[in-house]
Amino acid sequence: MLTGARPFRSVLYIPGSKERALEKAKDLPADAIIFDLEDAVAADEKPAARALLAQVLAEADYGPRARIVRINGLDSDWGRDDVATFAKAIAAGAKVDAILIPKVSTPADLDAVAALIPDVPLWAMMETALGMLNAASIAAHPRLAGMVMGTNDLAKELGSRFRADRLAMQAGLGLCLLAARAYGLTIVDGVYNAFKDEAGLLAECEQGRDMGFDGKTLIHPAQLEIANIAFAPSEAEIDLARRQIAAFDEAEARGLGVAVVDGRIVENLHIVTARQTLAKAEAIAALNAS
Ligand SMILES: CC(C)(COP(=O)(O)OP(=O)(O)OC[C@H]1O[C@@H](n2cnc3c(N)ncnc32)[C@H](O)[C@@H]1OP(=O)(O)O)[C@@H](O)C(=O)NCCC(=O)NCCSC(=O)C[C@H](O)C(=O)O
Ligand SMILES: [Mg+2]
Repeated sequence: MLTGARPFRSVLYIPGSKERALEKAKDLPADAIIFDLEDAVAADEKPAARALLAQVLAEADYGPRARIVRINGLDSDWGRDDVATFAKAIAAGAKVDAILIPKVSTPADLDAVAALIPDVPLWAMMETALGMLNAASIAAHPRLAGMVMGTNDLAKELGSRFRADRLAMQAGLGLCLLAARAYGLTIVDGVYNAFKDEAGLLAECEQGRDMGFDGKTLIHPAQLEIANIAFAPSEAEIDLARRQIAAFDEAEARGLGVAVVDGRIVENLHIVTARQTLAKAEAIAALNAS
């Protein structure tokens, strides 16, 4: 099961057809892996990739990394076989933490997969214009545990152009983030396509972190470290959280409801955030130690 405390700073896509990359990922510092059967796999390779992935997830040890399988849509030639294969594999003991459904536009898209594959949490690719408009009702689905932004498909639907500030993406990113937070879901930002551009990736990670995303989806191992750092609490944030908690405890002991730290007020609600920061730092430390 995927729990709320689990870090999702770095979520690496691996094409289900690439045996070498599937092997390499066992040692990569990714918080989660999306084993992809959809857009990263060519049509004529899909049946072989599905069989390979089912076998790999039945046998391989990916340690603490969350294992998420992205299936093809049920409206494609491959989606139903993907679902049937993984329903069987999971029942037989394959370790799959979630099934990721592409191009979710309505809650009915989730119902259709939920009816075919019991027990495993579902995640939704949020990447259609209709999906953005229905984000709240999608997030409310009882089987949904996470959302992944599909900014490439969204840009395609919108007809928008890439800009470093992601102006065209802001409405969709914001709607999905609101929906995910309203229903207590994990939500991970979209990919940065220029995988050799470290400065561009860092800027996009920081924007996503500032907005409130839990992490970023990635396409290449070289992107992992940047996302892991950007989405982890910094030393300064951890230090501030500790000082806020200490100052507020002291204020409360004196019968006050407000403390001041670094010239800013600290109230009960800031302590909730401070405790979340420390909990996230501890979860990351535990992950690194495992
Ligand atoms: C982008 C790539 C095609 C680049 O591949 P390549 O040229 O082979 O890279 P390198 O030679 O630099 O690779 C170095 C080593 O790293 C391994 N590798 C590469 N990529 C991965 C990976 N994703 N996971 C694990 N390991 C990886 C190589 O095997 C090399 O290993 P070694 O032999 O030991 O040196 C390629 O990175 C790639 O295919 N990336 C994934 C692309 C993908 O998954 N795309 C689909 C998801 S994005 C999407 O669909 C988003 C969404 O839906 C939307 O709409 O936005
Ligand atoms: Mg997509």
